[in-house]
Amino acid sequence: MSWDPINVSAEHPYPVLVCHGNSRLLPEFLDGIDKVAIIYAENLVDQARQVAFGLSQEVTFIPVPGSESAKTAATLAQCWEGLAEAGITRSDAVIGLGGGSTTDLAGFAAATWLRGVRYIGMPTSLLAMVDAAVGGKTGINLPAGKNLVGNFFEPFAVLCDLDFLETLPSSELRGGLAEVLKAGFIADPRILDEFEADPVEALRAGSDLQARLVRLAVEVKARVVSADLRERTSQGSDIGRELLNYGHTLGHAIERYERFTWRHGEAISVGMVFAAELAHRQGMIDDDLLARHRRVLKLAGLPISHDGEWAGLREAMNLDKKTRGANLRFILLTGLAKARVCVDPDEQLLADAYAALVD
Ligand SMILES: NC(=O)c1ccc[n+]([C@@H]2O[C@H](COP(=O)([O-])OP(=O)(O)OC[C@H]3O[C@@H](n4cnc5c(N)ncnc54)[C@H](O)[C@@H]3O)[C@@H](O)[C@H]2O)c1
Ligand SMILES: O=C(O)C(=O)C[C@@H](O)[C@H](O)[C@H](O)COP(=O)(O)O
Ligand SMILES: [Zn+2]
Repeated sequence: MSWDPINVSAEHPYPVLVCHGNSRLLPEFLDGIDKVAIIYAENLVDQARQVAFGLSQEVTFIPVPGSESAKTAATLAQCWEGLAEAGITRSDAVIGLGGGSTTDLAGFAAATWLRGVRYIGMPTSLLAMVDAAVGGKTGINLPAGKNLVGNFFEPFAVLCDLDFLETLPSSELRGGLAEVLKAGFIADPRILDEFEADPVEALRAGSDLQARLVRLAVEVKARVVSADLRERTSQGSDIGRELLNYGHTLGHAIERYERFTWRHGEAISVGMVFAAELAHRQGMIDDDLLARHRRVLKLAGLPISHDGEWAGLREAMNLDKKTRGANLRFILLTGLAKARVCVDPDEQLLADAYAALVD
């Protein structure tokens, strides 16, 4: 296990620490800070107390619902009220402690409070460690769609304490694996090889293999966002941060279609199979890579099919953030760890690719 930080070198460079027990290092990132507000998932009260223990600063706890339902304007307003009551000023800090829903919300609260105060991400789910808490995308949902309101706001530091994963339910761990495996398909095939070699060990909390996969996935995310923090519009195979959106065009539409009752990772799993179908049908990837998507995601216990009303899903995709005007954009593979942007694919191709997902 390595204590070496993974550095994100975007506008304001910051370290991401990935190892067991690093939440104990929190005081090092609070030098010169007077007060701390911990916005935490309400089911993680023990973890919030543990994090606050030993801090020399005055601490205010702000509990929020511990799931996707927290990513609303109403909960964001409650966070602002909490920060006001605590008297958080520009010499203070906000900590986001929880899964990706909590870190997305807490990061946005920190970004908008006084136009931005120091923010430290303390992800507790696999998904938040490998993806949500790294890279500075923050935000909330609207009934109209996922993450429609938000901004890019870089944390001061991210502490991925692998000890937190010990209490994470296995269903949530599987959701996080979807983003880990995404990193394997788009950038680092070692992730897929090592996962396939021992999926049981990869799912076992505390295993060395799990720690290694987290590290490899964070390295992918850090590399991509360091090169393109603000998600420029990619062209062809010249791809920036949009690469990380692999599987998300349909994935986000499924989340909205299912009224946010599906885990993010589950929806992205289906979205990646859809993207692989789209690529395969255009001759961009071979049979093996298409089959590998289904095999690997199934091994992780993730869904690979969806049976919805196509017109509704198609409509939901229009509000994807990659859309430009009426042009839908998909990140598609042209091989393992090779991708390009596909703009406005044929409508029949889209419908056929979706039909291939129905069991
Ligand atoms: N900002 C980004 O770049 C980015 C990237 C990927 C995903 N996301 C967002 O992340 C969210 C999904 O995150 P998630 O999968 O972590 O779900 P989540 O935050 O909804 O958490 C799922 C459940 O696990 C619980 N939990 C978290 N850590 C735990 C622990 N250590 N022990 C016990 N329970 C724990 C949570 O309280 C919650 O009940 C989505 O909203 C997605 O859009 C954002
Ligand atoms: O960090 C990114 O960029 C990503 O696209 C990572 C995704 O896994 C993540 O779900 C992100 O929140 C999606 O961003 P959005 O801009 O499509 O809402
Ligand atoms: Zn995602």
